[in-house]
Amino acid sequence: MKKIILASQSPRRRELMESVNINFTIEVSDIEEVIDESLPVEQAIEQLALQKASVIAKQHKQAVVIGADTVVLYENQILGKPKDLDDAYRMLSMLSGHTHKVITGVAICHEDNNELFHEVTEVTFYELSDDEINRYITTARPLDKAGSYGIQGLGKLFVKEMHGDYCNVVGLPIAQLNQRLKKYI
Ligand SMILES: Cc1cn([C@H]2C[C@H](O)[C@@H](COP(=O)(O)OP(=O)(O)OP(=O)(O)O)O2)c(=O)[nH]c1=O
Repeated sequence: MKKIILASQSPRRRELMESVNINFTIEVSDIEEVIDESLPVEQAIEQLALQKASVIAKQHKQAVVIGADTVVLYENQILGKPKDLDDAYRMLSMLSGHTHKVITGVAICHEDNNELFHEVTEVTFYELSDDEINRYITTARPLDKAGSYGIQGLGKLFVKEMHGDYCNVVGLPIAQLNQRLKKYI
């Protein structure tokens, strides 16, 4: 059985992996997350996931290393984590009453092979009032989340409809990842 390393500081990714009984350890790679805007968005996100995983993979040659990156895509605008609460307000106002995509790119690095993939989930928000948005950004924790909301917390109240994998919105498409991990174990 190969050693699996999750190259992530995200508590959500850790919880998702633990919840399906994958045995793994965590090593955080502190890369600067810069999206390559010359690439199609799915590919750019996969590349970020690869950067996160490959730093750790170089230090652990035998291990299977997983990196991931999640963004929200709304009308060709890529929304990562907000800079501050004003930015969070701006993002949530933009998403209010509309449908956006949540894309998670994942990289699996093993020996000299890199497997890259992504998953897309479509989320439609109810119309949100200014009050609702303000209450959310002051009581929930929007700053460490792509698009400024967490579907696993109070952000679930915004969701009118969702198509696709819920876990992907939380930060890791765990079912697809599990399928792909089978060949390494
Ligand atoms: C949309 C959405 C995102 N998120 C989170 C998942 C990710 O942790 C975060 C997006 O930031 P990422 O840059 O993908 O990940 P991270 O910085 O938290 O962790 P690392 O780079 O070390 O792996 O947003 C939620 O928790 N719930 C949601 O509903």
